[in-house]
Amino acid sequence: MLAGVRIIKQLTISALNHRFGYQRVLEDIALNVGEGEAVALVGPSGCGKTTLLNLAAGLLTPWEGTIASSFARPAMMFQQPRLLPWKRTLANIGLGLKARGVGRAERDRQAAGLAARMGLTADDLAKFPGALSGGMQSRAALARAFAVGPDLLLLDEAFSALDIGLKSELYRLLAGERAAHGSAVLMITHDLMEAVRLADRILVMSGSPGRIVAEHRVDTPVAARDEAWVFARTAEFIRWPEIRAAFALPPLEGA
Ligand SMILES: Nc1ncnc2c1ncn2[C@@H]1O[C@H](COP(=O)(O)OP(=O)(O)OP(=O)(O)O)[C@@H](O)[C@H]1O
Repeated sequence: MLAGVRIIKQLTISALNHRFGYQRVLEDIALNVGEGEAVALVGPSGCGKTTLLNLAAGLLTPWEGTIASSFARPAMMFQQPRLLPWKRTLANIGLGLKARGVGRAERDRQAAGLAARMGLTADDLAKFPGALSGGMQSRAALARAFAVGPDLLLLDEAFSALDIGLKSELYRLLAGERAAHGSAVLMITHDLMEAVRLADRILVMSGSPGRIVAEHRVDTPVAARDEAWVFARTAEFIRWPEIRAAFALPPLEGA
């Protein structure tokens, strides 16, 4: 790199088409996620959200089109915590650090510090995942994702299965860690309210094949989005014709 020149990180997907066999799953997808930005992809079940996220993560190879990323430390979080059952919670949280060659003592120290911020006790860290509640497992999964100091976090319906109290707690933890690391987020969700709460930009997908049909920028800072604001904006959003069509909702009278 030239002295004084800083590369702006971004993920850019262009002219992307994807198929499974003869099934066209994604068509003409173009999207961009900039440094520190949170982008949500919302769309109905089966429209290709997970496929698109897996392509962005490099877990699948696109049939056509390009995916370019200059993010150096991506991390992914799924709907299921996916902790390794044979490793204690502390070791699970430190997995990404281990993969990056961080020694045992240092990764245990970092993992324990992060776990404490996530509300996990020393007792929890000594347990195998199977002995933790689902909520604790989700906290551990979030800690594992943040342990590597990700510059891009890919969230695959990461909060969908959680109760509203735990969701709101994890949203708070996510916001705190994002602020600390400046992490960008690409998240997929079918929960409009979650997208309105967390994202700077919301991309609406419709299915068969999956396409991006609308984009909505949310300018209010995340910290200023209280419950009333989120409810009101989601209610507004749900009146959009593109949203109604994507989720097969009947058109509004007079619209
Ligand atoms: N590995 C695969 N092989 C064949 N078809 C697949 C594969 N993965 C996904 N599909 C198909 O691709 C389409 C899109 O699936 P995908 O899981 O990406 O949608 P989604 O929007 O994430 O759905 P949901 O919200 O229900 O998780 C579906 O018709 C699905 O059956």
